[in-house]
Amino acid sequence: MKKQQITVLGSTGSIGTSTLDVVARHPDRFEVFALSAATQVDLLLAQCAQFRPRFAVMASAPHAALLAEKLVANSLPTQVLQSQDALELIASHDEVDAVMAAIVGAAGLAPCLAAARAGKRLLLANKEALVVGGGLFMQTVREGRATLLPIDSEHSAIFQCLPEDPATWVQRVDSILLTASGGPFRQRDPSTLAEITPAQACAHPNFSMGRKISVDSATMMNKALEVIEARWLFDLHPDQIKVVIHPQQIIHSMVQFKDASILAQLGTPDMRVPIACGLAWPERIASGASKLDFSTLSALAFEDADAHRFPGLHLSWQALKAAEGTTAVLNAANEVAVGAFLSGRLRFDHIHAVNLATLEAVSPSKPNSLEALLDLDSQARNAAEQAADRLAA
Ligand SMILES: NC(=O)C1=CN([C@@H]2O[C@H](COP(=O)(O)OP(=O)(O)OC[C@H]3O[C@@H](n4cnc5c(N)ncnc54)[C@H](OP(=O)(O)O)[C@@H]3O)[C@@H](O)[C@H]2O)C=CC1
Ligand SMILES: CC(=O)[C@@H](O)[C@H](O)COP(=O)(O)O
Ligand SMILES: [Mn+2]
Repeated sequence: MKKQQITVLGSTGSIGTSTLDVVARHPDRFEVFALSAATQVDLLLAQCAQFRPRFAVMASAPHAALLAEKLVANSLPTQVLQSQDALELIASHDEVDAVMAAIVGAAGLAPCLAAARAGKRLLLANKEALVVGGGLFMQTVREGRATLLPIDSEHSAIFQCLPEDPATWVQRVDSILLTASGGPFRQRDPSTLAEITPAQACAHPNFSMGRKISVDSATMMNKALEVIEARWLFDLHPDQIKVVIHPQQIIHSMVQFKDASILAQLGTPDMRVPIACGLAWPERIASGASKLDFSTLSALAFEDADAHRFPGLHLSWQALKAAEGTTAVLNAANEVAVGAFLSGRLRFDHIHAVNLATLEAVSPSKPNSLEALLDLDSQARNAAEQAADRLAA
């Protein structure tokens, strides 16, 4: 069997390291072609020593210079590249078969589009890219004849439950149910949300993830982004997408069919499962995750999301029904607000206020290119920074 050449964008993050864990279990199937990171030079160096990629990309020149120096000192042959073009190069290189898109935020959009244009197997964890790019992203996948496979656990679950032929979805599928943990504050008194610290917000009940997605889970903006992600991945009307809180995260999501039958995908909460599924699809390979033990499993619970506690969740449906580009504005606002909260500049309960103020301040005008989307993203970031400054004052 020819080994698959893999590029991992964001290899030093939570998804990146889990991906390399799965890859390392299958040296007969996968080889690492390129890795990328932003700040963690020593971790990327260790990954280069273990996986011997041809290229390593760093997001900034000083980090790239430091990595290059350390690679030479360790007699490692990996070539260091730096620049936005470099990410696009390793995502679209002729020798690459599959690209794991695990950069956090809108920064991952351009390399995703490059991989899609080049017809790669695109393993999408970077949900913000789809929230920002929506229609353009899916059009590029179609035109590039790329294979887009969801890595986000809920979307991987939906993908596994749907009939294989997308042409039959319209006749068969009624709706999808995205499950949500409810995050660390599902039962916290809403009047105390102003006091929450970054460490408390990042303490997700079931998954160890990057800080940005952890805060999104705590506000349920993660689920809002996932509603938008599902709309594009599965070509659904926003009203066909429902959210149900399921604190144990054993059921990763469900598809409701026209006859009222429901298919669900279950498993222990471990991202190596959807990652292994995407890497090998349609085959199945060992992921390293533990199996579910039904003899020790406690009850599975379900509840509705409280709109007072989680006011951001409903912005997803509103943004999807508003002018094209509104989801890009929402994403940019949320990235700025979460960054401001994590740096101690903004209160937790003001994240939603920044998102609302930005949606009011910025009216998108049908962005239909990467440049137009990045321009809109930058306008929205400016408006969000101003809103955060006003609230912080
Ligand atoms: N973690 C999870 O379980 C899940 C994550 N996802 C999604 O996957 C994506 C990654 O999440 P996660 O792994 O948790 O995030 P992390 O913060 O753990 O990792 C992010 C990665 O992206 C790199 N990075 C950060 N900013 C930039 C930038 N501006 N340019 C280039 N590279 C950058 C980081 O580099 P460095 O560390 O070197 O600074 C790191 O390698 C997100 O979109 C998230 O929503 C989806 C489902 C589950
Ligand atoms: C693992 C994964 O896919 C994350 O998106 C995680 O599911 C977060 O879950 P909640 O946002 O429901 O807390
Ligand atoms: Mn998810």
